[in-house]
Amino acid sequence: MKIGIVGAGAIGMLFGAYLSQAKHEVTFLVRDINLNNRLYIEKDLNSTEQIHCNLANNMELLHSMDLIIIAVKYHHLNKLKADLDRLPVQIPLLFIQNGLLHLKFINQLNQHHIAVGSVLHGATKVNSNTVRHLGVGITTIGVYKGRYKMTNEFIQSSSSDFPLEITNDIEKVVLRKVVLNCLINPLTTIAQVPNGELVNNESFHTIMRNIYEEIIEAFGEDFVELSWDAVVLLCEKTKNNRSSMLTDYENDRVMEIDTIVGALIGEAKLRNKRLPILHTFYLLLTEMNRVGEDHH
Ligand SMILES: NC(=O)C1=CN([C@@H]2O[C@H](COP(=O)(O)OP(=O)(O)OC[C@H]3O[C@@H](n4cnc5c(N)ncnc54)[C@H](OP(=O)(O)O)[C@@H]3O)[C@@H](O)[C@H]2O)C=CC1
Ligand SMILES: CC(C)(CO)C(=O)C(=O)O
Repeated sequence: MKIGIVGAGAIGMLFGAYLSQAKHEVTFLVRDINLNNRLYIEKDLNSTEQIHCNLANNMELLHSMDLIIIAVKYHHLNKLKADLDRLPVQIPLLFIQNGLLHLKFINQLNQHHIAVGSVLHGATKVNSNTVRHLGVGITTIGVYKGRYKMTNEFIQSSSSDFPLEITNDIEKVVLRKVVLNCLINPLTTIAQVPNGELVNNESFHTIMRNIYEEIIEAFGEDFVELSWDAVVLLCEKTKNNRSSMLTDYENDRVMEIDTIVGALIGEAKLRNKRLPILHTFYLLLTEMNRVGEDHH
Protein backbone atom coordinates (compact mmCIF):
# COMPACT_ATOMS: atom_id res chain seq x y z
CA MET A 1 0.00 0.00 0.00
CA LYS A 2 1.01 3.62 -0.44
CA ILE A 3 0.73 5.05 3.06
CA GLY A 4 1.06 8.74 3.91
CA ILE A 5 1.93 9.75 7.46
CA VAL A 6 1.32 13.33 8.56
CA GLY A 7 3.89 14.14 11.25
CA ALA A 8 7.30 12.49 11.61
CA GLY A 9 7.23 12.62 15.41
CA ALA A 10 7.71 9.72 17.82
CA ILE A 11 4.57 7.78 16.90
CA GLY A 12 4.56 8.79 13.23
CA MET A 13 8.12 7.53 12.82
CA LEU A 14 7.37 4.37 14.78
CA PHE A 15 4.42 3.59 12.50
CA GLY A 16 6.46 4.52 9.44
CA ALA A 17 9.26 2.20 10.49
CA TYR A 18 7.11 -0.87 11.01
CA LEU A 19 4.88 -0.23 8.00
CA SER A 20 7.92 0.21 5.82
CA GLN A 21 9.34 -3.06 7.16
CA ALA A 22 6.01 -4.66 6.23
CA LYS A 23 6.78 -3.56 2.65
CA HIS A 24 4.43 -0.60 2.40
CA GLU A 25 5.62 2.52 0.62
CA VAL A 26 5.69 5.21 3.29
CA THR A 27 5.66 8.97 2.64
CA PHE A 28 5.89 11.41 5.54
CA LEU A 29 4.37 14.86 5.33
CA VAL A 30 6.81 17.03 7.27
CA ARG A 31 7.13 20.74 7.92
CA ASP A 32 10.88 20.80 7.38
CA ILE A 33 11.66 19.38 3.94
CA ASN A 34 15.40 19.71 4.61
CA LEU A 35 15.17 16.65 6.83
CA ASN A 36 17.15 13.65 5.72
CA ASN A 37 14.96 10.89 4.29
CA ARG A 38 17.04 8.29 6.09
CA LEU A 39 15.15 7.71 9.32
CA TYR A 40 16.25 5.28 12.02
CA ILE A 41 14.45 3.21 14.60
CA GLU A 42 16.27 2.04 17.73
CA LYS A 43 14.59 -1.08 19.03
CA ASP A 44 17.06 -1.59 21.80
CA LEU A 45 20.48 -0.24 22.60
CA ASN A 46 22.12 -2.73 20.25
CA SER A 47 19.92 -2.56 17.20
CA THR A 48 19.26 0.42 14.98
CA GLU A 49 17.42 -0.10 11.73
CA GLN A 50 17.05 2.27 8.85
CA ILE A 51 13.58 3.16 7.57
CA HIS A 52 13.03 3.55 3.85
CA CYS A 53 10.62 6.40 3.24
CA ASN A 54 9.81 9.44 1.13
CA LEU A 55 9.37 12.96 2.41
CA ALA A 56 6.84 15.54 1.24
CA ASN A 57 6.10 19.06 2.43
CA ASN A 58 2.80 19.51 0.66
CA MET A 59 -0.41 17.58 1.33
CA GLU A 60 -1.09 17.47 -2.41
CA LEU A 61 1.72 14.94 -2.71
CA LEU A 62 -0.40 12.60 -0.55
CA HIS A 63 -3.39 12.71 -2.90
CA SER A 64 -2.45 9.36 -4.44
CA MET A 65 -2.18 7.49 -1.12
CA ASP A 66 -4.24 4.40 -0.21
CA LEU A 67 -4.34 5.49 3.43
CA ILE A 68 -3.20 8.56 5.35
CA ILE A 69 -2.28 8.30 9.02
CA ILE A 70 -2.59 11.53 11.00
CA ALA A 71 0.15 11.32 13.65
CA VAL A 72 0.35 14.92 14.89
CA LYS A 73 -0.64 16.12 18.36
CA TYR A 74 -4.25 17.19 18.99
CA HIS A 75 -3.33 20.90 19.04
CA HIS A 76 -1.73 20.61 15.57
CA LEU A 77 -4.97 19.46 13.95
CA ASN A 78 -6.64 22.84 13.37
CA LYS A 79 -3.76 24.02 11.20
CA LEU A 80 -4.19 20.92 9.02
CA LYS A 81 -7.91 21.41 8.51
CA ALA A 82 -7.73 23.34 5.21
CA ASP A 83 -5.33 20.76 3.71
CA LEU A 84 -7.51 17.88 4.88
CA ASP A 85 -10.56 19.58 3.34
CA ARG A 86 -8.79 19.58 -0.03
CA LEU A 87 -7.96 15.85 0.07
CA PRO A 88 -10.00 13.56 -2.20
CA VAL A 89 -12.86 12.48 0.10
CA GLN A 90 -12.44 8.78 -0.68
CA ILE A 91 -8.91 8.51 0.80
CA PRO A 92 -9.30 6.76 4.16
CA LEU A 93 -7.77 8.53 7.16
CA LEU A 94 -6.52 6.99 10.40
CA PHE A 95 -6.20 9.26 13.46
CA ILE A 96 -4.01 7.99 16.32
CA GLN A 97 -4.06 10.81 18.88
CA ASN A 98 -4.37 10.29 22.61
CA GLY A 99 -7.27 12.05 24.29
CA LEU A 100 -10.88 12.63 23.29
CA LEU A 101 -11.15 16.03 21.60
CA HIS A 102 -9.83 14.85 18.22
CA LEU A 103 -13.11 12.96 17.80
CA LYS A 104 -14.93 16.32 17.69
CA PHE A 105 -12.41 17.54 15.10
CA ILE A 106 -12.99 14.43 12.97
CA ASN A 107 -16.75 15.07 13.02
CA GLN A 108 -16.15 18.27 11.02
CA LEU A 109 -14.30 16.52 8.18
CA ASN A 110 -15.81 15.62 4.82
CA GLN A 111 -13.81 12.41 4.41
CA HIS A 112 -16.05 9.41 3.78
CA HIS A 113 -13.96 6.88 5.70
CA ILE A 114 -12.23 7.67 8.96
CA ALA A 115 -10.72 5.17 11.36
CA VAL A 116 -9.34 5.89 14.82
CA GLY A 117 -6.50 4.05 16.54
CA SER A 118 -5.47 3.74 20.16
CA VAL A 119 -1.74 3.21 20.62
CA LEU A 120 -0.15 1.50 23.63
CA HIS A 121 3.47 1.76 22.46
CA GLY A 122 6.01 3.90 24.25
CA ALA A 123 8.20 5.84 21.82
CA THR A 124 10.47 8.85 21.99
CA LYS A 125 12.01 10.81 19.15
CA VAL A 126 15.70 11.09 19.94
CA ASN A 127 16.58 13.50 17.14
CA SER A 128 15.07 14.60 13.83
CA ASN A 129 16.02 11.26 12.22
CA THR A 130 15.69 8.74 15.01
CA VAL A 131 12.89 7.22 17.06
CA ARG A 132 13.52 4.97 20.07
CA HIS A 133 10.93 2.21 20.61
CA LEU A 134 10.72 2.05 24.40
CA GLY A 135 7.81 -0.29 24.94
CA VAL A 136 5.85 -2.60 22.68
CA GLY A 137 2.08 -2.22 22.95
CA ILE A 138 -0.93 -3.06 20.89
CA THR A 139 -2.59 -0.65 18.46
CA THR A 140 -6.36 -1.06 18.37
CA ILE A 141 -8.13 0.33 15.33
CA GLY A 142 -11.82 0.82 14.64
CA VAL A 143 -14.04 2.53 12.13
CA TYR A 144 -15.21 5.89 13.42
CA LYS A 145 -16.99 7.19 10.33
CA GLY A 146 -18.08 5.48 7.12
CA ARG A 147 -17.76 1.83 6.31
CA TYR A 148 -14.05 1.56 5.62
CA LYS A 149 -12.63 -1.66 6.92
CA MET A 150 -8.87 -1.75 7.41
CA THR A 151 -7.77 -3.91 4.53
CA ASN A 152 -6.10 -7.26 5.12
CA GLU A 153 -3.08 -5.75 3.48
CA PHE A 154 -2.83 -3.26 6.36
CA ILE A 155 -3.72 -5.64 9.18
CA GLN A 156 -1.16 -8.13 7.89
CA SER A 157 1.48 -5.55 8.81
CA SER A 158 0.93 -6.75 12.39
CA SER A 159 4.02 -8.31 13.98
CA SER A 160 5.24 -9.15 17.48
CA ASP A 161 6.87 -5.71 17.82
CA PHE A 162 4.00 -3.91 16.13
CA PRO A 163 0.78 -5.73 16.96
CA LEU A 164 -2.45 -4.50 15.38
CA GLU A 165 -6.04 -5.45 16.27
CA ILE A 166 -9.47 -4.40 15.12
CA THR A 167 -12.37 -3.38 17.36
CA ASN A 168 -16.07 -2.77 16.73
CA ASP A 169 -16.22 -0.27 19.57
CA ILE A 170 -13.41 2.20 19.10
CA GLU A 171 -15.03 4.85 21.31
CA LYS A 172 -14.79 2.52 24.31
CA VAL A 173 -11.15 1.76 23.53
CA VAL A 174 -10.36 5.47 23.20
CA LEU A 175 -12.04 6.19 26.55
CA ARG A 176 -10.05 3.40 28.22
CA LYS A 177 -6.86 4.86 26.77
CA VAL A 178 -7.68 8.37 27.98
CA VAL A 179 -8.05 6.97 31.49
CA LEU A 180 -4.63 5.31 31.17
CA ASN A 181 -3.15 8.60 29.97
CA CYS A 182 -4.80 10.49 32.86
CA LEU A 183 -3.12 8.06 35.26
CA ILE A 184 0.32 8.13 33.66
CA ASN A 185 0.93 11.40 31.80
CA PRO A 186 0.15 14.10 34.42
CA LEU A 187 1.99 12.32 37.24
CA THR A 188 5.09 11.51 35.16
CA THR A 189 5.14 15.16 34.03
CA ILE A 190 4.79 16.70 37.48
CA ALA A 191 7.26 14.22 39.02
CA GLN A 192 9.49 14.26 35.89
CA VAL A 193 10.01 10.50 35.91
CA PRO A 194 9.75 7.71 33.32
CA ASN A 195 6.59 5.61 33.35
CA GLY A 196 8.17 2.72 35.29
CA GLU A 197 8.68 4.94 38.37
CA LEU A 198 4.91 5.11 38.86
CA VAL A 199 4.96 1.49 39.97
CA ASN A 200 8.47 1.33 41.46
CA ASN A 201 8.16 4.35 43.73
CA GLU A 202 5.73 3.83 46.61
CA SER A 203 4.52 7.45 46.77
CA PHE A 204 3.82 7.69 43.03
CA HIS A 205 2.18 4.26 43.14
CA THR A 206 -0.19 5.46 45.88
CA ILE A 207 -1.02 8.71 44.07
CA MET A 208 -1.75 6.81 40.85
CA ARG A 209 -3.94 4.32 42.73
CA ASN A 210 -5.88 7.20 44.35
CA ILE A 211 -6.56 8.76 40.95
CA TYR A 212 -7.56 5.34 39.58
CA GLU A 213 -10.07 4.92 42.42
CA GLU A 214 -11.64 8.34 41.93
CA ILE A 215 -12.05 7.66 38.20
CA ILE A 216 -13.62 4.24 38.80
CA GLU A 217 -15.90 5.76 41.44
CA ALA A 218 -17.01 8.48 39.00
CA PHE A 219 -17.56 6.32 35.92
CA GLY A 220 -18.15 2.82 37.29
CA GLU A 221 -16.00 -0.21 36.61
CA ASP A 222 -18.10 -1.49 33.69
CA PHE A 223 -17.99 1.80 31.84
CA VAL A 224 -14.24 2.22 32.03
CA GLU A 225 -13.36 -1.49 31.73
CA LEU A 226 -9.84 -0.96 32.99
CA SER A 227 -8.35 -3.12 35.72
CA TRP A 228 -5.64 -1.85 38.04
CA ASP A 229 -3.45 -4.70 36.78
CA ALA A 230 -3.71 -3.32 33.24
CA VAL A 231 -2.54 0.09 34.48
CA VAL A 232 0.46 -1.45 36.23
CA LEU A 233 1.24 -3.57 33.16
CA LEU A 234 1.33 -0.53 30.85
CA CYS A 235 3.70 1.28 33.24
CA GLU A 236 5.92 -1.79 33.32
CA LYS A 237 5.89 -2.35 29.55
CA THR A 238 6.77 1.29 28.90
CA LYS A 239 8.95 1.64 31.99
CA ASN A 240 11.82 3.39 30.21
CA ASN A 241 9.61 5.73 28.21
CA ARG A 242 9.01 9.33 29.21
CA SER A 243 5.34 10.00 28.56
CA SER A 244 4.44 12.17 25.57
CA MET A 245 3.28 14.89 27.99
CA LEU A 246 6.56 14.87 29.92
CA THR A 247 8.51 14.91 26.64
CA ASP A 248 6.55 17.97 25.54
CA TYR A 249 7.16 19.67 28.88
CA GLU A 250 10.89 18.94 28.75
CA ASN A 251 11.11 20.32 25.22
CA ASP A 252 9.14 23.50 25.98
CA ARG A 253 6.27 22.34 23.78
CA VAL A 254 2.55 22.60 24.37
CA MET A 255 1.20 19.62 26.32
CA GLU A 256 -2.00 17.73 25.46
CA ILE A 257 -3.73 18.72 28.70
CA ASP A 258 -7.22 19.61 27.54
CA THR A 259 -7.77 16.65 25.24
CA ILE A 260 -6.57 14.18 27.90
CA VAL A 261 -7.10 15.55 31.42
CA GLY A 262 -9.62 18.31 30.70
CA ALA A 263 -11.72 16.02 28.51
CA LEU A 264 -12.02 13.29 31.16
CA ILE A 265 -12.92 15.87 33.83
CA GLY A 266 -15.56 17.15 31.37
CA GLU A 267 -16.96 13.61 30.90
CA ALA A 268 -17.21 13.23 34.68
CA LYS A 269 -19.00 16.60 34.96
CA LEU A 270 -21.61 15.38 32.49
CA ARG A 271 -22.34 12.63 35.03
CA ASN A 272 -22.41 15.14 37.91
CA LYS A 273 -19.15 13.69 39.24
CA ARG A 274 -15.99 15.42 40.33
CA LEU A 275 -12.40 14.20 40.01
CA PRO A 276 -10.67 16.34 42.67
CA ILE A 277 -7.17 14.88 42.45
CA LEU A 278 -7.13 14.91 38.67
CA HIS A 279 -8.54 18.44 38.70
CA THR A 280 -5.67 19.56 40.94
CA PHE A 281 -3.24 18.03 38.45
CA TYR A 282 -5.08 19.77 35.63
CA LEU A 283 -4.57 23.15 37.31
CA LEU A 284 -0.90 22.43 38.05
CA LEU A 285 -0.25 21.32 34.47
CA THR A 286 -2.03 24.34 33.06
CA GLU A 287 0.36 26.53 35.05
CA MET A 288 3.30 24.48 33.79
CA ASN A 289 2.16 24.62 30.19
CA ARG A 290 4.70 27.15 29.09
CA VAL A 291 3.94 28.41 25.61
CA GLY A 292 6.27 26.61 23.22
CA GLU A 293 7.21 27.34 19.64
CA ASP A 294 4.29 25.38 18.26
CA HIS A 295 1.43 26.76 20.33
CA HIS A 296 -1.24 26.34 17.67
N1 LIG B 1 5.04 9.22 22.30
C1 LIG B 1 4.35 8.20 22.79
O1 LIG B 1 4.91 7.31 23.47
C2 LIG B 1 2.87 8.09 22.51
C3 LIG B 1 2.15 9.13 21.91
N2 LIG B 1 0.81 8.96 21.61
C4 LIG B 1 0.02 10.03 20.97
O2 LIG B 1 0.39 10.10 19.59
C5 LIG B 1 0.22 11.44 19.11
C6 LIG B 1 1.56 11.89 18.51
O3 LIG B 1 2.48 11.96 19.59
P1 LIG B 1 4.06 11.97 19.41
O4 LIG B 1 4.43 11.24 18.19
O5 LIG B 1 4.63 11.60 20.70
O6 LIG B 1 4.27 13.55 19.15
P2 LIG B 1 5.52 14.31 18.56
O7 LIG B 1 5.44 15.69 19.14
O8 LIG B 1 6.76 13.51 18.74
O9 LIG B 1 5.20 14.36 17.02
C7 LIG B 1 4.28 15.22 16.44
C8 LIG B 1 4.86 15.57 15.07
O10 LIG B 1 3.85 16.21 14.30
C9 LIG B 1 4.52 17.12 13.46
N3 LIG B 1 3.58 18.10 12.92
C10 LIG B 1 2.78 18.97 13.57
N4 LIG B 1 2.06 19.70 12.71
C11 LIG B 1 2.41 19.30 11.48
C12 LIG B 1 2.02 19.67 10.17
N5 LIG B 1 1.12 20.64 9.96
N6 LIG B 1 2.59 19.05 9.12
C13 LIG B 1 3.52 18.09 9.31
N7 LIG B 1 3.95 17.67 10.52
C14 LIG B 1 3.39 18.28 11.59
C15 LIG B 1 5.57 17.75 14.37
O11 LIG B 1 6.53 18.31 13.52
P3 LIG B 1 7.66 19.32 13.94
O12 LIG B 1 8.82 18.40 14.27
O13 LIG B 1 7.84 20.12 12.70
O14 LIG B 1 7.17 20.08 15.13
C16 LIG B 1 6.05 16.54 15.15
O15 LIG B 1 7.16 15.93 14.52
C17 LIG B 1 -0.19 12.29 20.33
O16 LIG B 1 -1.58 12.46 20.34
C18 LIG B 1 0.26 11.45 21.52
O17 LIG B 1 -0.52 11.69 22.66
C19 LIG B 1 0.18 7.77 21.84
C20 LIG B 1 0.86 6.73 22.42
C21 LIG B 1 2.23 6.81 22.84
C1 LIG C 1 1.37 4.66 26.24
C2 LIG C 1 1.97 5.92 26.86
C3 LIG C 1 1.61 6.02 28.31
C4 LIG C 1 3.46 5.73 26.67
O1 LIG C 1 4.25 6.60 27.40
C5 LIG C 1 1.40 7.12 26.15
O2 LIG C 1 0.32 7.03 25.60
C6 LIG C 1 2.00 8.48 26.17
O3 LIG C 1 3.16 8.65 26.54
O4 LIG C 1 1.28 9.42 25.79
